[in-house]
Amino acid sequence: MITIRSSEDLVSHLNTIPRSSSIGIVMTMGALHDGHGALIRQCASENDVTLVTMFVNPLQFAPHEDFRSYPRTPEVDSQLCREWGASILFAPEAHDVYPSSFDTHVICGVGNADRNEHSEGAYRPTFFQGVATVVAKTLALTRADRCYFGLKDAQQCAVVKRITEDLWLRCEVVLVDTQRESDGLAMSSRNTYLTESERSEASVLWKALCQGKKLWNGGMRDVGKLRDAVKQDITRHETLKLMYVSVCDRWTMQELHGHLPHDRRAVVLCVAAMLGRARLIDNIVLEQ
Ligand SMILES: Nc1ncnc2c1ncn2[C@@H]1O[C@H](COP(=O)(O)OP(=O)(O)OP(=O)(O)O)[C@@H](O)[C@H]1O
Ligand SMILES: CC(C)(CO)[C@@H](O)C(=O)[O-]
Ligand code: BAL
Repeated sequence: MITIRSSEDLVSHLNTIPRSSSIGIVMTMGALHDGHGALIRQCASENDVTLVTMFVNPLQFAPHEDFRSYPRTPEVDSQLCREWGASILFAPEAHDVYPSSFDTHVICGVGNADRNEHSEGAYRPTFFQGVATVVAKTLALTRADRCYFGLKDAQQCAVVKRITEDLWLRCEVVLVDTQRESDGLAMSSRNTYLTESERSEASVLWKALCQGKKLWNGGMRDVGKLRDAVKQDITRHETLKLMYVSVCDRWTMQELHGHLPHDRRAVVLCVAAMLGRARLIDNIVLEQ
């Protein structure tokens, strides 16, 4: 595995790779865990070259968020990337990604808070714009054939799929199942913020989502009732501060209302809550 720290060096290196080789990319913010491992391993098994990026993207953090304290473990990450089969680790500096002349932002309607008040966009005002911008410019630079994203960030997946199509980025988006701890908690770099007692409560979100799916499978199509049932399961636990429960279209992120027809497809149930210092998100697909 080669580690590259500048966009210029990355382009020079990519130019040495034969055109017939397929390039897969996994974008991360570092502090790697087995969730990232699943993406990198799958990428390595499906492509000739596996490029992992590691960059805590300032553009997607609002001023009140945890950009400064976000966990950074570069040495361990580098070792893990090697073990999981990465060929290139690209860890650029912020001034390379966003030089002082930088003046272009990608705004995707899917992530628009007006479309869904129960979404990441509504709670994290700069999040989707920051993600869309860094993903678009990274795909433009690397010209990867496939990019791998985790379904834990379901709304991010919807935005990435939309921008790759709309901007003709010519990259296949591969979505990978959420990797979980044994009690169901979705793996996340921010789980390291949890204290021991918070950690023992953290699987409540996944349990509430499973309960929601059970109701859906049992025929419940009244979205208001479904949302309320999931809300109740979470708010019974006082340590969890619920931010939203959303039942929305998987790909447009439009919030759904009323009574859904039984043949309604592409429905996802998403939740977000604070637990101590950690902002946890999770989701379950109700209908593919
Ligand atoms: N548990 C998981 N299972 C599968 N993919 C995951 C998981 N956690 C993160 N990913 C994916 O890894 C990629 C990089 O995510 P990122 O570096 O933000 O990690 P993270 O654990 O989601 O961090 P955090 O949630 O604390 O921001 C994204 O595509 C994300 O969806
Ligand atoms: C896709 C991403 C690497 C963009 O900064 C980030 O949002 C993440 O880690 O999911
Ligand atoms: N996992 C998505 C990146 C973020 O929370 O900023």
